[in-house]
Amino acid sequence: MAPINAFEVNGSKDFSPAKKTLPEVELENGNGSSAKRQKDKRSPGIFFDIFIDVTRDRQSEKEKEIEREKGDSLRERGYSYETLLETANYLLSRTSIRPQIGIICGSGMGSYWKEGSLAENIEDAERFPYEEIPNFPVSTVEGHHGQLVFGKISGAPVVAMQGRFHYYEGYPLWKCCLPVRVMKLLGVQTLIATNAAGGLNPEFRVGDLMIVKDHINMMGFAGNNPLHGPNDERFGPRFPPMSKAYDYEFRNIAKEVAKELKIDDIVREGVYTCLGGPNFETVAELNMLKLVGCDAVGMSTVHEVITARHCNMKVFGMSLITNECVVCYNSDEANHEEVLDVGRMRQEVLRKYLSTLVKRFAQLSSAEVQP
Ligand SMILES: O=P(O)(O)O[C@H]1O[C@H](CO)[C@@H](O)[C@H]1O
Ligand SMILES: Nc1nc2[nH]cnc2c(=O)[nH]1
Repeated sequence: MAPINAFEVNGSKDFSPAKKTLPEVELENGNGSSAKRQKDKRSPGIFFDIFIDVTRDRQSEKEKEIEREKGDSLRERGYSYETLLETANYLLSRTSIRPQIGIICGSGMGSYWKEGSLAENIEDAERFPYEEIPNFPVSTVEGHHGQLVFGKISGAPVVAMQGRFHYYEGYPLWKCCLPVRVMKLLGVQTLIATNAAGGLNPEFRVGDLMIVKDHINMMGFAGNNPLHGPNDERFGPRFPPMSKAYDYEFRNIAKEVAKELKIDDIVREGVYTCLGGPNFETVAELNMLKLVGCDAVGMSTVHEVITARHCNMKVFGMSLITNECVVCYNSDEANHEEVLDVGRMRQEVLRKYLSTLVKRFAQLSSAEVQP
């Protein structure tokens, strides 16, 4: 019996492997159109063609992947300088105010309560709801107004955020801080970031005001940082220092003004920390925060301050202690209503205090630019 040749098919010898009839297959070509090919064509280049088609398929998959990654990176890493410039120019073309100081109104400091709050007492106010501002996120926390207010406080041109963005709302940190970069592009040199916070320091009482001396970036320990991702030098350096985050001179002025207004018995100074929220802390967590040196805990501010310092803004931070973080299991639980109530009760004091601070900070800045 003759030896069977490796290429013998159906009894006939043929050294062309293309002899065997294969079922029709449909291939996507590089442009996405469909091309039917018969595999029994005797073209010696058929495998090469298939190879080219498969390579093209892979290339187009790769291109799609690159496009997808570009989209993801925009979502994850933030808007470009040019995009935020567009937002700033939109606002500048609709208001004649050129703000020098930016204010973020924390819970109970203009975010929730209409009459009497700082943001509701801005002179010559021009209001821009977040929904109308290009590229701006929208406030989702119940009670937040969600608008930018341009105007004057004690004669100084300001822009105030009446409602901020929190990580627990589902926004990445860079998006929570997007308004800070927009403020910078509007010409703002000083940021006043206020918040409602739970008091960890046993000497603090509900209703006290805490000048923020420093912060502990708890979320940053896990790598979550508003500056994560590619760095645009037009905003600031890749590795910004944070050891002088809260301006020393501003803090001293705040202590002086507290004395002048005779509220120094309720004005404290301390270290703030931000957790992701939205739940309030467990007793064990609060004990740990106390142990590492935190005086007050909230769910905001830290990432805003990091963003502001990155683009060389001077920062003043203020916490309203809205609840006592009692570190035992049989005490009352923290709740948002209590936070709002204390904000409402303190709004008059806050308005007076912050208005005076705006005036003094603005005077200091003008003195600094004098030759
Ligand atoms: O930090 P602000 O926005 O002032 O508010 C604080 O109070 C709310 C909880 O009651 C949280 O949003 C927390 O961050
Ligand atoms: N995380 C946190 N945020 C707050 N905001 C107001 N009070 C508190 C608090 O006790 N904990």
